[in-house]
Amino acid sequence: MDKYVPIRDVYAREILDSRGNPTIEVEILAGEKTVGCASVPSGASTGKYEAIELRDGEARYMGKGVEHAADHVNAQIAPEIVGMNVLDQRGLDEVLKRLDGSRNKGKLGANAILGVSMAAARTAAKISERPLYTYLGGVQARTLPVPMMNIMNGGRHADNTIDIQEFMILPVGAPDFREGVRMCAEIYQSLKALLGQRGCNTAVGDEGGFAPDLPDAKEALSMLMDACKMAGYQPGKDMLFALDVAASELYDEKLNAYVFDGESRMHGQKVLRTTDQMIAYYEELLAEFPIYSIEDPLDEEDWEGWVKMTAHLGENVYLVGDDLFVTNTERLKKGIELGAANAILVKINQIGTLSEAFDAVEMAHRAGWQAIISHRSGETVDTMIADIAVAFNTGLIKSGAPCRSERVEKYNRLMRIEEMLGKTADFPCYMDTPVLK
Ligand SMILES: C=C(OP(=O)(O)O)C(=O)O
Ligand SMILES: [Mg+2]
Repeated sequence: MDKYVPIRDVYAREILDSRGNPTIEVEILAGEKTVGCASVPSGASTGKYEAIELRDGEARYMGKGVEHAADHVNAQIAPEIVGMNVLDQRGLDEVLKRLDGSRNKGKLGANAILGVSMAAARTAAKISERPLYTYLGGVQARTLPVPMMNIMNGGRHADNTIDIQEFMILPVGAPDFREGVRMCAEIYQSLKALLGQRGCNTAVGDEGGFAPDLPDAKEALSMLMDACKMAGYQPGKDMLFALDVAASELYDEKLNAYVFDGESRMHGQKVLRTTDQMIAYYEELLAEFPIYSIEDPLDEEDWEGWVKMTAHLGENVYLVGDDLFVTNTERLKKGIELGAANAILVKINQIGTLSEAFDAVEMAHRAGWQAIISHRSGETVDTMIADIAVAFNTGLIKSGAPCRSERVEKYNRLMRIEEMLGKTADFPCYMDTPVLK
């Protein structure tokens, strides 16, 4: 470390997230007068093994837990880190972990800890007079991610009949990020027109995707195919699809099966699928639609099912562990050893510090896996995940639909980064992806 710039003040306050729930924002003053500010997102379909944010359960009403998180920053974290070098991100993150001392960061709160970790990075980047993505990633930070835009919402993110949580589009045929965003936005508008023509609701879910009452996932995917074509793009060539099933939300332990409530309502009979039936169902979907990845296809406890599914389908599709791995390198290591997936979703608030999230990306890349940087369904306008995706060359980002400012801000930030990088910017080509073969 070439420079020592002491942290002089740390302050957290309560603000609102995109669902109207309280969250926290942290400001850090370092050196003479440099202030960095960051805010923390929050999930709805949270994994059982995520780091604990202080607003879960009873603490969720009226920000009670969030006030505690802010108090923890102001009363317990601030005195310990004032005087530390803001340019030593890893050292700071280590101290934050030690101060909490619990396995799941439930003592001080993962939201309190992450807010400080993020704000420190932002202050440090300003002091270094470098954009955040270069401060975090160095000179090799130059890959823009392919956006995985979630344009149809279901599950816990909407009140409609679609049981699968997310239907995403990936502009793999785009020459650069900006063009990719344009293609996705056009398809989003086409989908809206199509839904209108077919008499479906065009209200949106938490992540800005449309939330119509459709009979099942096949119907939703057919709609995406039609919307692509209507916008002038060829599914399977210009565009690929991705699903986030968020299957832990569907799994019923007593029945040892996945319950598709929406599909049951639409078809007038109870639709249940066992693990084997789920795998067979995905195989059918893969045969019919150009699907690049399936996130959380099975329950977060079903390691055996994941191993079976990866052995069976892992050559043809990325199987992404979100609730399964919760950005935790211990769980990821187990998954890599077992062969229980071939990609990880990385959400910084699932683990609580930037350093630990970076470790998860690195571990995945070393195993030859994909890592996808992701927002949460409850977001703020903070754009740090855009810089993180570039810093770690993940080549993929999930940030919702091209509508709702808290989602769009991340895409807009990436367009600005692409401009800053100029000719050195790289945009991955996934045309050789297994589903296209
Ligand atoms: C973004 C997601 O939703 P949430 O933030 O509700 O976990 C997800 O499950 O990938
Ligand atoms: Mg998910």
